[in-house]
Amino acid sequence: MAIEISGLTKIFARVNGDGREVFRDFSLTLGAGKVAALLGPSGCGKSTLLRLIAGIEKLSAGSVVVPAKRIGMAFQEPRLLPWRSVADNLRLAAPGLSDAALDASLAAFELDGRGGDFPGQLSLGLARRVALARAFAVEPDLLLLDEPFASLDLALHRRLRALLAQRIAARGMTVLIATHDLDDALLLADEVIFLGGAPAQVKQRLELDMPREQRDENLTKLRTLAPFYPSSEGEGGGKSGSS
Ligand SMILES: Nc1ncnc2c1ncn2[C@@H]1O[C@H](COP(=O)(O)OP(=O)(O)OP(=O)(O)O)[C@@H](O)[C@H]1O
Repeated sequence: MAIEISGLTKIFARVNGDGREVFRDFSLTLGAGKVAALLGPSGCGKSTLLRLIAGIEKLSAGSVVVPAKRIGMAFQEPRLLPWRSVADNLRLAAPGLSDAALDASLAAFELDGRGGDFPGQLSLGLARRVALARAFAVEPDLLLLDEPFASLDLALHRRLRALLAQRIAARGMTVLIATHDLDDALLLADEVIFLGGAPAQVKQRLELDMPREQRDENLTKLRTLAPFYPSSEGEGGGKSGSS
């Protein structure tokens, strides 16, 4: 198993003394080498779950077992160090990176020639690509992506999603992507995990066995597998739920 969560409880303390219980006795396992998408309404706990798996958020109770030696993570905001160049942002995450590997990491996300730029000089789309290149540069066994395409225009969203699909296919690793976007999940994942409720629970797990390269042309059909979850590009569009 790449991720084994059992009996997880997570409570955020509030100033007025009571707590926000995001997870209660929550369990989930994910097999090694799988690409899973975590889908659910805003505020249901997707980012919190990724942070708990990455070990940057403390559990209130239960256990999260992650055998991965190297974890790559891209946050909702690109979170680059503003006073470091693009190349140095990658080198800080992956200190052993050779110049050739650095160039290849940048090229994989169409960032050729951008190594000397500083984050302040980048558009959001470029900054997201750098954050993704950085997450891949560590050669992770486990890649955690939190809304990797949030706030991008549709054309860029699609291009970046296609780039990500290529990179995932090129490297065998376990990937967990948190998203609100059904199409991202249907195009990228081997399995879609629908979360909902408060505290959050797994509402449904949907296995996708269609080869990834055939999914674009079959997207309308794939959307029918999750009729209860509106697609952002299909009819009924937009995010579901609220926080
Ligand atoms: N550091 C924190 N302190 C207090 N409450 C928090 C903290 N982080 C998250 N929460 C709360 O936990 C709940 C889950 O938040 P989380 O960001 O995990 O949801 P999400 O599903 O990722 O939402 P979105 O899709 O909007 O990013 C929300 O009610 C949020 O307000």
